[in-house]
Amino acid sequence: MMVERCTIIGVGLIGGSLGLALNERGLAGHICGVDLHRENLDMALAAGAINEIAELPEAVTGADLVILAAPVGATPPILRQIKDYLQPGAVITDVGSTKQDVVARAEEILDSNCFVGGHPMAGAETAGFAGADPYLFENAFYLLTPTTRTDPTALGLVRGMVDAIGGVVMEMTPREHDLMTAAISHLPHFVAVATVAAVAGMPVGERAMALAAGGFRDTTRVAAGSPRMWRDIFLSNRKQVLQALEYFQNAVDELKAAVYRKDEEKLMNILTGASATRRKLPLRPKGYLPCIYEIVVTVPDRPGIIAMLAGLLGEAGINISEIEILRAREGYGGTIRIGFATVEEQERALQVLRNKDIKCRRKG
Ligand SMILES: NC(=O)C1=CN([C@@H]2O[C@H](COP(=O)(O)OP(=O)(O)OC[C@H]3O[C@@H](n4cnc5c(N)ncnc54)[C@H](O)[C@@H]3O)[C@@H](O)[C@H]2O)C=CC1
Ligand SMILES: O=C(O)C(=O)Cc1ccc(O)cc1
Repeated sequence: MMVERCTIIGVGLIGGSLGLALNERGLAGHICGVDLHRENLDMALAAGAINEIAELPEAVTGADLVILAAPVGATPPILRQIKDYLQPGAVITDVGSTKQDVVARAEEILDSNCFVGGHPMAGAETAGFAGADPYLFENAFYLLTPTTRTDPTALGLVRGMVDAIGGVVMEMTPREHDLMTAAISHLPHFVAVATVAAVAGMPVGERAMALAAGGFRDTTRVAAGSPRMWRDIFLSNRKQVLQALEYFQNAVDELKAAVYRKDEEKLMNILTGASATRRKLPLRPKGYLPCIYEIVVTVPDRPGIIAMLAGLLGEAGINISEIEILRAREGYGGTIRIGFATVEEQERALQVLRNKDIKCRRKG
């Protein structure tokens, strides 16, 4: 057991998943859950993510570990509420998507070195406990943002927790964190929301969206996320988001000018550059897997093809880490990407499939 008593404040998607992950592995003796929504608490208790429903501030009394998993804007008021009820030595961590503002406010409010900023790079656009998953953090990066003030013992406890639930710890400063997440998470969310709003505002918007299959769906998936959570993220990381938008604006202007001027060469340059960069992204379905070795398999469109592939690899003792169907159109066959944890498995998979005359190649 890692801690005797743990309190999770906000048992939605992330808090609920952490509760499940900790309890399933017997890492906490007792988990208290706090939330504003009774429904989330009832579900979390029934699913075993928490052992008791409690209220602030008493819920943190006697806790060795307190996990803040409410939207980032709620974190400072919660910290003020619990501050005087924490036992000496208690470690406080959060899962918020922004870090500079959160960590600075936490250190100031708690006036101690027991706060460890955290951010699991895994999640979904489904809010609430209903989408909670004990395996959400497995193989996903889990960013920790200690400062010069952070107590090494507190950091060690949180690192241990991440490790135990299958996450991959990466440490960085709160500033680095916010610059990077502004680029790869907050800007894409902003663009997804703006794209949906723009299309919805077009005269043909509603009818066109009814047809949306590939592009619109892929580029706007995250826009379905929790409005409250994203409002808080944009405001908390406002400076970095605005800075990322400057870069975006420049990219839009350049692309727009090339279209306007019918500049074929410029268009090809921009599109080729983006295509190459995008194709270099490894397959990362739920979180951000640190390393994966992929192959791409082209198969005819027939029932049972995936079962057949899985069967061949399974019989050869090769473990599939990830699988993604890239294209599957009726009658045209499809392309499937399969990810493995090691180069050896990748190589053996290619051999096994080629022996059966299945078209496949190494990716990357
Ligand atoms: N959704 C995602 O994919 C990810 C979210 N995060 C961060 O994790 C945190 C939680 O997000 P989710 O679990 O996705 O949201 P969620 O909406 O599923 O859960 C948040 C929970 O906090 C509760 N809550 C709100 N204010 C509260 C308060 N004052 N006291 C107690 N409970 C309160 C809500 O009722 C809700 O159940 C956010 O800070 C978000 O930025 C981090 C990584 C991924
Ligand atoms: O839905 C997805 O693909 C996500 O990327 C979810 C997500 C949302 C917020 C975060 O801070 C981290 C991950």
